[in-house]
Amino acid sequence: MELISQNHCFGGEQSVYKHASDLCNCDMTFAVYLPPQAKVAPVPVLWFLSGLTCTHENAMTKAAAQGFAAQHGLALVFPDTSPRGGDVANDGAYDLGQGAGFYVNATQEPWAPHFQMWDYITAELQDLVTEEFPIMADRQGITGHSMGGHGALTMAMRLPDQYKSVSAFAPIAQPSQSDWGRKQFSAYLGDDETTWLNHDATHLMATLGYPGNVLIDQGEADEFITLLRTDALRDAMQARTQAGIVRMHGGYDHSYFFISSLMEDHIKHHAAALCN
Ligand SMILES: N[C@@H](CCC(=O)N[C@@H](CSC=O)C(=O)NCC(=O)O)C(=O)O
Repeated sequence: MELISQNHCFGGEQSVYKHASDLCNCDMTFAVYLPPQAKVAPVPVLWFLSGLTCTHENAMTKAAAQGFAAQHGLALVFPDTSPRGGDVANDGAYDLGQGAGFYVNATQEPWAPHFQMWDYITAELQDLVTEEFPIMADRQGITGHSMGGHGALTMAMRLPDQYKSVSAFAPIAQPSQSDWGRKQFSAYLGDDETTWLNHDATHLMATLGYPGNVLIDQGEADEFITLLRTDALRDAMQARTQAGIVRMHGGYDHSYFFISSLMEDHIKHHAAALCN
C-alpha cells in the first residue's frame, strides 16, 4: 500500500492510497478519512460507493462528509468505481467499463479478468482497511450515490452481518429493468437474467429486505429519475413493511450539491446504528 496524499481535515486525516489488487488484477486507488477519535481508539466506518464516471475523488472532495464524520467519530472509505489502466478493458461509453464497474463480479469476456468489484469491495479492500487502519470491523455501514447507491443497497441486503447500516442517495434502484443496468449486466454477467437479480435492489428488497432502517433520498428534479426507478424500490419496501423511508426532495437534481445537502442526515443515520 502506497500513500499518495494526506491532508489534515476537521481534526483528522484525509488520505489517498494506491495498492495492488489481486482480485482486480491492477493497481487500485482508494481514500480513507480518519476522524480525530481514531487517534485514541478504533472507530466505526462508513463506506461511500460512488457513481458512474467517478473515482475515489468525487465524493472525497464534494460530498461534504468529513465534518459530520468527525462530529460522530466515524471513519470514511471512498473506493474507486472500477479497475483502471491500459491493460484493463474499456468502452467508449461513459456507462460501461472503466468508471462503471457496477459493483458486480464480471463473468464475461473481456471484463472478467479485472472487473471483480463485488468481491473487491466486500472482501479484499474490506480486509485491507480493517487490518491497516484503526477501524472496527464489526461496526461498518455503507452508502452510495446512483450506481454506488445500487452497490450499497445490494451489498447491505446480501451481507447484513457485515454492513450494520445502509442508506443511499438517488440509487439505481431496479437495474434489471433500466437502461442503467440491463446494458451493463448483459456485458458483465451475460444474458441469463436470473443472474442479474442478485444485483437488483428492488428484487432483493422483495425477497430479503434488510434488518434495520433503510434511508433513501431522491431529488425530484433529478435528470436521471426515470433510469433510477425509485418508485419500484419504494413499492417493494412498502409491500414488506421494510423499516425505513424513501424521501423525495423538491428541486434537487442528481449532482453532488444534492448529496452534500443531505449528507448530515445520512451520517446521523449511520452513527445511530454504529456509534454507541
Ligand atoms: N452523462 C453524464 C453522466 C455522469 C454522471 O452524472 N455521473 C454521476 C453519477 S450517475 C450514476 O451513477 C456522478 O456522480 N458524476 C460525477 C460528479 O462529480 O458529479 C456525464 O458523463 O457527465
